[in-house]
Amino acid sequence: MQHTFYKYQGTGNDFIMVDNRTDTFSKNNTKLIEKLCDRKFGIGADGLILLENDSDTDFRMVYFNADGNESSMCGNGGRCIVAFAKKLDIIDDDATFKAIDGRHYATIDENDIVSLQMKDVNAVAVYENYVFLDTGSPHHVELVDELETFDVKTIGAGIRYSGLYGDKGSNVNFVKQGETDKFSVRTYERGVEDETLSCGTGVTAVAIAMKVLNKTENNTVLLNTEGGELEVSFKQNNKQFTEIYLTGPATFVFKGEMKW
Ligand SMILES: N[C@@H](CCC[C@H](N)C(=O)O)C(=O)O
Repeated sequence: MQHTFYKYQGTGNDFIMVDNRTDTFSKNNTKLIEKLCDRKFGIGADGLILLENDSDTDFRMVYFNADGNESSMCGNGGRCIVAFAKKLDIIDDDATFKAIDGRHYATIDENDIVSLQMKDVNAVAVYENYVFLDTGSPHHVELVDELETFDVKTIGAGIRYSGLYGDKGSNVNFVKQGETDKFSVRTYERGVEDETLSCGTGVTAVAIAMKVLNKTENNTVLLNTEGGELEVSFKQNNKQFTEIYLTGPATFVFKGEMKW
């Protein structure tokens, strides 16, 4: 079998994108997807995303983590699939699409800056040392003092597998405040089982958590990741967050043919 693929990255969170409107990609083949995402034996990526037909939106997004398993929402992947849909001439400067967590709306400008509406957040659990919330994917958020030298992989894996989050696990974000409305974030991603350069649902969770913790008064927050800067804006009514937008660049890297 053979299929064309496109490689995209959103602030360093990288994805193999496949136009599967023909329904010809072997999406139940976990081993194949894991191998395609492998950085030594495959193309290399944090995840693989299928663009499929949908009856009442522009397209459907199906997201797989680098371990080959279908997972919950990917914010950076959601931004990249909008740029991909534009490249394929499916959309012009805005889109509606379905993902595993529901319907999304997005806009894209002439510089491929994508603003993606994320699902509403109605529950934020605040504990003594951390916050937990679901922004389409589950996220543990913890403030740390020394973010630059922090062992994200070891400590992130420890929290992910600690039993706090059961078999499902969680993504784990470590945060340090810079200026008032600016935070640096490093994320351990479930399903990649490593630190990634950026996580879209992760920075969305961090922005909301920092607002709930009164670390910022603003409803627009800048998030500095290892792979670049993202912006998150929202409307707030106590612990209810609506009109949440994740904004940043989505970049085409290369195109190729895969065979299996
Ligand atoms: N990189 C993503 C998050 C992808 C899903 C996550 N690994 C999970 O399984 O929960 C993002 O940009 O949001």
